[in-house]
Amino acid sequence: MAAAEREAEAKGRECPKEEARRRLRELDVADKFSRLPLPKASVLLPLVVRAGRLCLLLTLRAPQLRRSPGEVCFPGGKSEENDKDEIDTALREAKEEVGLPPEKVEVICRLVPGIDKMNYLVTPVVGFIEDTFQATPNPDEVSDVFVMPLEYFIRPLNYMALPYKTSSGYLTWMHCFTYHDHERNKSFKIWGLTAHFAVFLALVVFRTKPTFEVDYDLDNLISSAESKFMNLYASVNEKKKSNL
Ligand SMILES: CCCC(=O)SCCNC(=O)CCNC(=O)[C@H](O)C(C)(C)COP(=O)(O)OP(=O)(O)OC[C@H]1O[C@@H](n2cnc3c(N)ncnc32)[C@H](O)[C@@H]1OP(=O)(O)O
Ligand SMILES: [Mg+2]
Repeated sequence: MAAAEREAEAKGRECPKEEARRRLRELDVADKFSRLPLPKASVLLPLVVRAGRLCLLLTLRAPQLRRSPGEVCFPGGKSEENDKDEIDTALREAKEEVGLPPEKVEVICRLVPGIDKMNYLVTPVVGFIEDTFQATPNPDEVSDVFVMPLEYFIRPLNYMALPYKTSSGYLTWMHCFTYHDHERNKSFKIWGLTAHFAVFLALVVFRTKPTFEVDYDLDNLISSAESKFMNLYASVNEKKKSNL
């Protein structure tokens, strides 16, 4: 048992990992959106406890990739024929991209999906990984791997909201965070779909109002996230119909 867990237990309260696990399971959407007729992708949101704090592992995409080169994203990718479900896709991709063995991931839940700029239905799968995990980035797809506190996605030091029009013409705001990793003296820009998933995860885990505006009802997180997603999905379908 880690020091933070022992301390929490001694004080008779839940440790951060246990509390996060419980809150995340309450918002598991399981396969609720799996049958929507869109091409599929999954990402793994890998949570790790470092010095008693919940942190997220993220990747920097290789510069030669056709899609989103040089952008920060979670390990993940498109669904393949042999993948059983979204969890399988996320675990297979995480193994291929950062060398994370699937058996070293404690999968907790699937959260409300998003839709990317190519109209893929992207499912975030949340899992705990061990602090001892050493990433081995696959240079064909990943140029860097970094870990940052999950709390940054509700209390950032450097944040901007950018207006954004989706490919289906749906108007929204996009979160944009700049995180400086002092140990490595490197800065990372986390925005778009990746930031959207990270913010939602932080809201679920901390149940705290962020220092910036979000368009969720924090007292009804799941229903507001689902209706936001269904509006986006409807706009994608409208656009498809108008293109026929
Ligand atoms: C609606 C808002 C839009 C935005 O948010 S843009 C702003 C910020 N960016 C983001 O948030 C990133 C969001 N995107 C993503 O997370 C991912 O693109 C998404 C949707 C999960 C899809 O995953 P990908 O990583 O693009 O897909 P993937 O992993 O299956 O494949 C990536 C490309 O790599 C290629 N690949 C796979 N294995 C390889 C290998 N062994 N050697 C060489 N190349 C390889 C694979 O063919 C693919 O290339 P391509 O994209 O098909 O050209
Ligand atoms: Mg990928």
